[in-house]
Amino acid sequence: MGILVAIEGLDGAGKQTIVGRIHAAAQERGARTTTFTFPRYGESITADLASEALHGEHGDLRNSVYAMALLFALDRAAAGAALKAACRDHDLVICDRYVASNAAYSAARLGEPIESSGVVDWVSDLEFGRFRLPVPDHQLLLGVPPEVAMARASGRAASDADRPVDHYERDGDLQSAVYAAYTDLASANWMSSWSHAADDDAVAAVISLL
Ligand SMILES: Nc1ncnc2c1ncn2[C@@H]1O[C@H](COP(=O)(O)OP(=O)(O)OP(=O)(O)O)[C@@H](O)[C@H]1O
Ligand SMILES: Cc1cn([C@H]2C[C@H](O)[C@@H](COP(=O)(O)O)O2)c(=O)[nH]c1=O
Repeated sequence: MGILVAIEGLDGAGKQTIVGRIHAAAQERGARTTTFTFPRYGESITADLASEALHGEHGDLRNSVYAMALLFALDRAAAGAALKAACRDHDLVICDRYVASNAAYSAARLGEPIESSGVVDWVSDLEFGRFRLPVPDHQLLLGVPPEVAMARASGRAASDADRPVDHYERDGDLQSAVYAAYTDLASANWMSSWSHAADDDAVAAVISLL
């Protein structure tokens, strides 16, 4: 059974970039490695609905923290069998966002402290309990603060017309609250062990698990 690692962090932090580097470094060491990216845009109707809501469609859907979290959770639930099969067939499975994204963004949106958050418990009961998604062996918080991540997201939007900033990405207060929520999840080693690192240290932290 391979190791399941979730890479977490803010919008624009560089998760996709670091996942690519970890994937390449693991393959270089001969590890059978694969990646999943959540939300699964273009593959999952619930993921697409969530994205459309974050870009202004579907009325007041995005105002509901629980409705948005449910869409993201249903997307992951539909990928559960593939995820479990990937863990059986590989040494390392890397997820670009996973269940902790739902915990961090939902708690931040509701202003709930992580240690007493009802929505964080609801997310873990729903996704790990009811949907039986595998608990990651390790979770990495990409240590890129809100002002840097927001600048990267804006830069990407300026150069890529297909990636305009969404409702969450343009909200600086939300990004700060999400980063604080992630930091608390990592400090508490929520659901499994966490590391909090950036750049080469983030790559090394995951590769050291092999
Ligand atoms: N270490 C870095 N230094 C500077 N720019 C970076 C770095 N890593 C990524 N970027 C740039 O920042 C932007 C966002 O990176 P990336 O798409 O990897 O982030 P992400 O966390 O996956 O974003 P999202 O969650 O919004 O999909 C891209 O334009 C990317 O080229
Ligand atoms: C998977 C997932 C995502 N979110 C949030 C995080 C982002 O702001 C948006 C879209 O994700 P992307 O990586 O920028 O494409 O949705 C969330 O709240 N819960 C989740 O499970």
